[in-house]
Amino acid sequence: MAKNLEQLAALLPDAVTHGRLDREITAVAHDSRKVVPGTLFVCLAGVHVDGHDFIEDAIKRGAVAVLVEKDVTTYGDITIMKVDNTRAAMQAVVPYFFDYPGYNLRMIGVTGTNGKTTTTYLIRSILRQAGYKVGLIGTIQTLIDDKALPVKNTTPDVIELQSTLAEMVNSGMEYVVMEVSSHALALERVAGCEFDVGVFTNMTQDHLDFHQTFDNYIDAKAELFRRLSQPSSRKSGKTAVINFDDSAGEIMANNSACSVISYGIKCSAVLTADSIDVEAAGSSFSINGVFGIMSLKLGITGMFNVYNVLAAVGVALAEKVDPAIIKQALESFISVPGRFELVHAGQPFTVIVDYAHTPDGLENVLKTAKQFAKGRIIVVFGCGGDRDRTKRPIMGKLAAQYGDIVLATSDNPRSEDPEKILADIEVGIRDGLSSIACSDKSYKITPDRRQAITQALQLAEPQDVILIAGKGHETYQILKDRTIDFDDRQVAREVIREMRING
Ligand SMILES: CC(=O)N[C@H]1[C@@H](OP(=O)(O)OP(=O)(O)OC[C@H]2O[C@@H](n3ccc(=O)[nH]c3=O)[C@H](O)[C@@H]2O)O[C@H](CO)[C@@H](O)[C@@H]1O[C@H](C)C(=O)N[C@@H](C)C(=O)N[C@H](CCC(=O)O)C(=O)O
Ligand SMILES: Nc1ncnc2c1ncn2[C@@H]1O[C@H](COP(=O)(O)OP(=O)(O)OP(=O)(O)O)[C@@H](O)[C@H]1O
Ligand SMILES: N[C@H](CCC[C@H](N)C(=O)O)C(=O)O
Ligand SMILES: [Mg+2]
Repeated sequence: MAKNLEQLAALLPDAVTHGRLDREITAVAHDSRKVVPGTLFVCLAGVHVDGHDFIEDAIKRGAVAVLVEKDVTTYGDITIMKVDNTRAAMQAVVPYFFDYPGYNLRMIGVTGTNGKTTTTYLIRSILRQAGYKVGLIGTIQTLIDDKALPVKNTTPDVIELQSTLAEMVNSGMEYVVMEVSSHALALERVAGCEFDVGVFTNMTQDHLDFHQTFDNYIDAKAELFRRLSQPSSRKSGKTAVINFDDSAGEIMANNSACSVISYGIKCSAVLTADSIDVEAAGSSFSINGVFGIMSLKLGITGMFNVYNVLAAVGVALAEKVDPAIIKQALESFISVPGRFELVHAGQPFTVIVDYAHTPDGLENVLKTAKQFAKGRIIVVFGCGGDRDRTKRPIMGKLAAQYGDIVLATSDNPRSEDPEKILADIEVGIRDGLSSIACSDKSYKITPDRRQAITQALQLAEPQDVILIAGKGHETYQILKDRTIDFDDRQVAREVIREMRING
């Protein structure tokens, strides 16, 4: 991949250039640590540091041109291009640099507070069953066919996203199914992408630290549907697949100037589900649609997964996949790592590891556990540091309302003091307990997550259900000064094993 700097400059009419434009650019980077010889280095003013402070570092590593929005000194032969807004400039330049790979793929974008990862995995499995070559981008990993690549964000920044899409095109992918986070929409990480299908799962509280208000958060998600309707569209046949049981569904539909496939359980919609039976190890239900009735017996469970399946079926119908293939794919779908994942280590009680890290996610998963639990519910959970603080007491209250024993612990405290996060959660737990008369429920605050999981396992009796929520597939714990290995599933297995050895 290479472009002449002159070609890139032509995309930036406001650029004031100092130095040569007749030079070859072989890479674009906004992180000096990723600069290789021939790079155009883009300086972004970040939340923590300012990219303009890394120009020398970038030049040492081989940058030949620098895009800035502040006045900087000159550096020998290096070309300096000054624009009003480097982030906007990067969004114009990068998709062009990679030859707009999104135009050569069918792009499915999934947005919503919860269910994005699960829904993308379901869609991927249906499209693969239909014989397509499919890439996936999201919270857990990037997949190019079966090749897995690590990720930092749910939706990568514009450089990583465009280069990944280019790799997908080069590897023969026909589809990309990707999670589109509200951060990505607000920060334009998806610049240069043209989605064929947009999916809205749901809208509940999260990320208020970033968006400030719920209305801003809704509006960020609505951007995916506005993008589907852009007049400059190079693709045709766009579809919005929208959960109409969610009150924000209407807003998404109003922003979609394309065909809409609605879905829901309570509302009247194009796709609905009934005869729902939810068990620990799976679920069964029927979907009603233009094809008639599709009866399903699935290995995934919970009412929330009925919604995720409806969303995936909506996408498959938009993409004209045969209903028989949809059914086959769904019935052979095993699970998504860390989503309602059962830990089997020979114990006489149920252990579930789940990624619920929002009030709605936690409530849904607790409701599901309660639906089939024959014993008590023991819930181990925490809330992330440097994230929406207002969700902490709400999650504490929900844990106390649905759980019999609540063990509050740490979940990626990041730069925050774990005890302070737990104090915010405890306010909600107390509130929840005081609203229940004659409660024999109890709670404990244990900052060390391994210790909290151990306590839960030691307290468990046959028939109880332990829910370890918040980290799901994560294999680490982010502390103030370091990141340590930590996997809820592995810790639970290890502790159960130790308990059996020690009698
Ligand atoms: C708030 C936010 O989105 N922050 C993103 C932002 O970081 P930042 O503004 O803090 O960047 P910074 O560290 O201050 O650095 C500023 C600039 O200096 C550069 N730099 C920095 C150091 C250096 O040595 N050299 C150098 O050039 C950086 O590359 C950057 O260009 O730019 C980074 C690079 O693109 C992102 O990785 C980072 O996401 C962080 C990791 C993050 O946690 N984001 C979360 C909140 C997020 O985006 N979450 C969503 C939603 C999750 C979900 O609900 O599913 C997601 O899509 O992941
Ligand atoms: N449709 C849904 N509605 C509500 N809760 C859900 C739904 N699907 C999954 N959940 C719950 O939310 C958790 C996260 O699910 P998933 O990873 O699919 O969501 P996500 O939107 O990708 O999350 P993230 O924003 O962190 O990427 C699950 O572990 C489950 O507890
Ligand atoms: N995508 C979410 C994931 C949260 C997962 C939880 N384990 C945490 O660290 O808060 C976020 O970055 O807010
Ligand atoms: Mg996700």
